[in-house]
Amino acid sequence: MTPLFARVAIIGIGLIGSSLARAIRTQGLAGTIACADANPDHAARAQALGVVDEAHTDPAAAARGADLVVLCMPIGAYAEVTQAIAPVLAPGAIVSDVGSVKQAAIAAIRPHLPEGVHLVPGHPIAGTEKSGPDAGFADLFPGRWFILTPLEDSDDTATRKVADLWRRCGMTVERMSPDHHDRVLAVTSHLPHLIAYTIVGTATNLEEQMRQEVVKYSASGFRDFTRIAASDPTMWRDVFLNNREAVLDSLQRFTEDLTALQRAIRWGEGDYLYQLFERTRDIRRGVVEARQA
Ligand SMILES: NC(=O)C1=CN([C@@H]2O[C@H](COP(=O)(O)OP(=O)(O)OC[C@H]3O[C@@H](n4cnc5c(N)ncnc54)[C@H](O)[C@@H]3O)[C@@H](O)[C@H]2O)C=CC1
Ligand SMILES: O=C(O)C(=O)Cc1ccc(O)cc1
Repeated sequence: MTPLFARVAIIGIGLIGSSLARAIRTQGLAGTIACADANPDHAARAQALGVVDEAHTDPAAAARGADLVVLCMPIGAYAEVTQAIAPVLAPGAIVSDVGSVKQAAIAAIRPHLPEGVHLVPGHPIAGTEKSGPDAGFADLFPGRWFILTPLEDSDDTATRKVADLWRRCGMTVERMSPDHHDRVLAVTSHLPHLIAYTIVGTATNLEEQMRQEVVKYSASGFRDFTRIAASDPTMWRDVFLNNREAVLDSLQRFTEDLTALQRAIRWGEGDYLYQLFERTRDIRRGVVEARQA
């Protein structure tokens, strides 16, 4: 099959960037795969692993001559990187991204793009708590959702090509408005990460203060939270700072529900607890069935 793109530039060759590079290579989707990473060790490692044809520390060196540039860094670096690559982007080139927040991503990229360069933002709903080029793998994407959040004036052909890329990486592509994306992901991804960061912090503080062996004897519930709470601090700092309104809104609702639970425990309202837990168990069954379908 002919490659979809002549030259793809991946900026940020960590977990998602290197997984994308591997999938593009495995599926033969690009003539050349170039990457750039601000961390010279990551750029060198990507080259040594053979997941890219070229590795640079200067994003403009990777983006020069690319027909697709995919930003795969933490969102806080988007504006600076877009400014750096703007002078080398040719008319007709596509700039896309994989960021976990869409409205702020668009606001950081769009003002710096030259006329004639197409912006097609997106988000693969697939990942792990690990980071860096060694953590990536081509099989991260098959069977998972990819959310495309094209702008009202996004070019149709460019949007179709980005959708095709992710489909050929094995993902199911859905479209959403950036605003809707950010509200949905605040509840399904950002709030759970916030809760995990909190609970692991609370438990370890308790351990220090009360000399209890919380971590040593942790049951599986706590262990599951520690996996999520091991997620990359820079990436998640940027997610919370860039999806502030939606995260604060879902956090407000969560706090209200937690207060209701607190009251039910205090007043011995077993029926309330039972009914809630029964409902959430059904939700879990639905989630597992949806993944297996
Ligand atoms: N981790 C996950 O499970 C998922 C992450 N995402 C999104 O993907 C993006 C990347 O996340 P990961 O791959 O997990 O992180 P990562 O930490 O594994 O990789 C990020 C890479 O970007 C590089 N980088 C940082 N600043 C840079 C700059 N100014 N210029 C060039 N390179 C720079 C880092 O050195 C690192 O190699 C984030 O925007 C995140 O929101 C999306 C879906 C899932
Ligand atoms: O590791 C996990 O459980 C995740 O939730 C991975 C993940 C993290 C961030 C995203 O934007 C999408 C997926």
